[in-house]
Amino acid sequence: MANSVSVEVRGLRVGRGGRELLHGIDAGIPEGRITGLIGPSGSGKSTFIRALVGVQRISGGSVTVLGHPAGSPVLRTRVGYAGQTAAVYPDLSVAENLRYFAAVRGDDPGEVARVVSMVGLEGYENRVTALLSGGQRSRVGLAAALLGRSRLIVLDEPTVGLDPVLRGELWQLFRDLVADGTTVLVSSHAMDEAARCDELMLLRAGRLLFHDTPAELLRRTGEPDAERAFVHLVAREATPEVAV
Ligand SMILES: Nc1ncnc2c1ncn2[C@@H]1O[C@H](COP(=O)(O)OP(=O)(O)OP(=O)(O)O)[C@@H](O)[C@H]1O
Repeated sequence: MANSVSVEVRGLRVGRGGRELLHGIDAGIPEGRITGLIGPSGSGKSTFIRALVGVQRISGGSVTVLGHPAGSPVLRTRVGYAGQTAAVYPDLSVAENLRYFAAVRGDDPGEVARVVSMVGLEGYENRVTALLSGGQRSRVGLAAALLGRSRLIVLDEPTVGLDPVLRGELWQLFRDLVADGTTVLVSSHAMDEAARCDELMLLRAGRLLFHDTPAELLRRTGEPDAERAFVHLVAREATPEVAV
């Protein structure tokens, strides 16, 4: 198991629209593992991820990714990112989209077939993206993030809108990536996905409530599942004198 840190976050603060959304987050995301960024809607997951991939202006602290400041040009081919809304061209086919992104990144065109197969979109290569279902479209965005075998893959709510079979296949894909040494950071508001992660970062109202393994979360709270453990931590936060 790797011990190195892939992403180092120190005192991260982000303000948007006159409000502070992240209130000073410290975290080290370990290399070669699946880290789940889990929290309710509006807790700041997307804001955190945007800061990590360098598309969010930060108001304090630092984010270092693979040894470089977040957003450094050198990271473009080392970090794969899929946001909540698939950033793909609706009027292009699946293959055209992916060939375009591969060309921009300087990847081998053979990459397209590889990533199409990884996300289970074989047979849809020539389908215009606008005519795909929402879940299929988001898998095109995921495929784009997998181009070029990035060392770090960052995915914002990739399993939303997927049926349980596809969801299971996606988590298997994350496992395969990690087995190859890739680091995966995946956000979700579904607490039942927590158990599938190697490490959990529980975010609430712009603060990190917990960062450790799923087993440690249950041990520390004495709860049987992540959902109850999360509620437990929120209640404890409200009454900080109660130790767990
Ligand atoms: N452009 C913006 N300007 C001001 N506030 C924003 C902006 N975008 C998001 N917010 C606010 O920032 C907070 C965090 O939003 P964020 O999208 O990071 O949460 P999230 O945990 O990813 O939520 P979800 O699971 O619903 O996507 C929310 O209160 C949201 O209303």
